[in-house]
Amino acid sequence: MAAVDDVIADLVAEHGLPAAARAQLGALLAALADDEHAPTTVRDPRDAVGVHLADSLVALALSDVSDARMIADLGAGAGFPGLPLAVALPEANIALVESIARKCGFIAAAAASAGLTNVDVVAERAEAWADGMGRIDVVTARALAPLGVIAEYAAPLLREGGVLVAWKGRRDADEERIAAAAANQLGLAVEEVRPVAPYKGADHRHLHVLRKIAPTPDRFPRRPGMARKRPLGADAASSSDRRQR
Ligand SMILES: C[S@@+](CC[C@H](N)C(=O)[O-])C[C@H]1O[C@@H](n2cnc3c(N)ncnc32)[C@H](O)[C@@H]1O
Repeated sequence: MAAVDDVIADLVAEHGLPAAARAQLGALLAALADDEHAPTTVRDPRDAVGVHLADSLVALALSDVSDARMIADLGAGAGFPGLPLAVALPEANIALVESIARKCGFIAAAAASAGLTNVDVVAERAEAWADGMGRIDVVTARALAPLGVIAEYAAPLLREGGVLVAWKGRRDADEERIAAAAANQLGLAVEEVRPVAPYKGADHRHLHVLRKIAPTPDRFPRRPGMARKRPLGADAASSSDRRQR
């Protein structure tokens, strides 16, 4: 598939990836295309090269990501953005944390087919992953949850100074207000919202970067499920709404 190979070659050049990356990224696309039960609706390589590979690699423009040694990709699904980042950063260790065991099976098989040896597949909920607590340089998350909920998952896992990078679409003032209030309770601060254009047709994409600037209080992580059930910051946001009315 010449066109797809050309896009992969362009990604390798654009991001200055290691020599092995071209074949490894191709192997990730093949893993998706060859498994009709792959846990994603985007399996055709002509689409997946943008939606999964280019979109994952766009975060390499952040020096926190390109310099990271320990990355945790929460809610990894079929392995994105974690697997392409593992290809790009062979010196880093990438934990892909995914609560559904069947999806973990796919991730492990895809990683093996690409010859990746710097990947750990963690079949747990992010809130329950005790081994990761306080150890992670960069937490990544795409299409996982509202930003405030992702912040709550990420904060206890990050070392101080580490960053959460969350892939999001069009900006949403309510979501961002709730996330900022949640961040405040978690020892995180919103650092940057970076517009990105990883592939043709990827409109309104943004990377949200939140840095851990203080210890996360001991009451986190809350019990699995609580972050979604009783989101932090929702009260603060609604009382600020009331004040503005
Ligand atoms: C919509 S998928 C996104 C997958 C992938 N990140 C992507 O962008 O292609 C969200 C994934 O997060 C997983 N998930 C949801 N809550 C989770 C949690 N608390 N801990 C770990 N995984 C979770 C789900 O099982 C699902 O596979």
